[in-house]
Amino acid sequence: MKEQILGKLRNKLVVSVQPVDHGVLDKPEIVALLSQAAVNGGASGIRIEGVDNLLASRSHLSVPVIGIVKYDLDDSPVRITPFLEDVEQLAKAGANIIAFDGTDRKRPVSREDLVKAIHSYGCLAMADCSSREDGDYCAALGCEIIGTTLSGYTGGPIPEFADFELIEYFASKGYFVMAEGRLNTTEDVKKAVYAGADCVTVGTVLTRLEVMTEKFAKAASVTKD
Ligand SMILES: CC(=O)N[C@H](C=O)[C@@H](O)[C@H](O)[C@H](O)COP(=O)(O)O
Repeated sequence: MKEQILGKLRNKLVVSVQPVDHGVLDKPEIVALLSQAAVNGGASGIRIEGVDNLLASRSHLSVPVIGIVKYDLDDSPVRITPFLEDVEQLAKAGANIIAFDGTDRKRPVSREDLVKAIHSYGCLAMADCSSREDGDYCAALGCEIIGTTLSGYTGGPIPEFADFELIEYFASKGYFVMAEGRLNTTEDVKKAVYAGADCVTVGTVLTRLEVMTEKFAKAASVTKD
């Protein structure tokens, strides 16, 4: 099962379908349609946030689905799948892979317990990492996928470019590497693959229409002199 799912993702694209929070596209039926459109365009996997979004989408998708649930907690900076209840609900809603925050930060549930729970439902565990240490730790816990998702998002200004060095490092360790985060062009995607990524996830440029439109709108209103 594990090899079958990883095989479907190897050298392929995952599209993260996470519309802007509370935007007009932030609705389960829209997430389902965007996910199908992404698959029709060649996505080999879909990353979906939220159990309702996953429930609305799953039956329309024949590709592996990565499920997450995001929170803004008062007492922890961890946002991605911090709780065991969500692991259960994501698994029951049909996620093949469950991603969680793999960083070493104050958190309600340990990384060990999350990985155990994910595996107990027969799902693959993907660790969204910010550093080499996160990846090494989560790989040792048995996570099947090590992602660069949180590099640049644990403090300080968000870098302009993706963390290709972290992709290279994870690849050098033999992990199944998901390159994710700030891969905004087809050239970025190729660079990630050349750096050793086994699979690449692209989100914002494909599925956050407001964010991308704002950039183009700004470009259009540039002054000519
Ligand atoms: C840091 C964080 O919370 N990342 C999230 C993880 O689910 C999403 O907001 C990103 O859109 C996703 O990782 C894809 O990345 P990008 O949108 O840059 O292609």
